[in-house]
Amino acid sequence: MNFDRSIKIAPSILSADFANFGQEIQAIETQGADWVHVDVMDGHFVPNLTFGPPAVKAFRPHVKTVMDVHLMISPVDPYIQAYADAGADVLTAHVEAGPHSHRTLQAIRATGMKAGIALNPGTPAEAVEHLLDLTDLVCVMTVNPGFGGQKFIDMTAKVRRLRQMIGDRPVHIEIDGGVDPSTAPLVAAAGADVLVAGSAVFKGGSVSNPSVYGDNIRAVRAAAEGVLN
Ligand SMILES: O=C(CO)[C@@H](O)[C@H](O)COP(=O)(O)O
Ligand SMILES: [Fe+2]
Repeated sequence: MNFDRSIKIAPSILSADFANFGQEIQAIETQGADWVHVDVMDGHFVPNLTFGPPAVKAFRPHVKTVMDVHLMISPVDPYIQAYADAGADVLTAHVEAGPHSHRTLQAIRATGMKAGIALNPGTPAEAVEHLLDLTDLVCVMTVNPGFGGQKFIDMTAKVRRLRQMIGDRPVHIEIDGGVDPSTAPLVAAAGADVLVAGSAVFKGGSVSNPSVYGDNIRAVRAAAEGVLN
């Protein structure tokens, strides 16, 4: 996985058909997804429950691009090796998930995975300033985590501030929550390069009508790229 600042669309399979993940992953990748975003929720850090390591391991052979695993769990450290063994490429923990994010990022990188740090809407950019040398990706939440299909919360100023702090480090800025063709230009212009989109990609499509996923992915990508030079 080489560093690349171009716009990448990462559909969240939280909005996929839960009875059919293999085909759903294949459909979004065939239709132009750059990464596949997997939302892990524990019913404790967030008020919802989704997947654990065995499910992530089952997704692995279907993902030909990048498996981007977003952990909305606390604690994180006891589970890092399990997600490495399950085949995650990028593992992102929340800075709010515990007092030792520095140690968590070191532990993620020690497994060979890329390390991400996520910030809730109420958390300032400065919370990750001293973690940037240990981080491959900063995930700016534009909804309060826990559910797909929520309304975008404007975090544009935070994204600009982070891009400034990151400087010339090879660190992605990912946006997660409420990304669609109307909100993607705001965050792309502010310096984000990975756009997670769940409902905006899956709406109206299915594995038997996958071209809708392609149309939806192209619409988000075109809107984001439209504001870059
Ligand atoms: O992490 C989360 C929610 O907690 C996200 O990844 C959502 O799954 C994105 O869904 P949409 O807001 O795009 O529908
Ligand atoms: Fe997510």
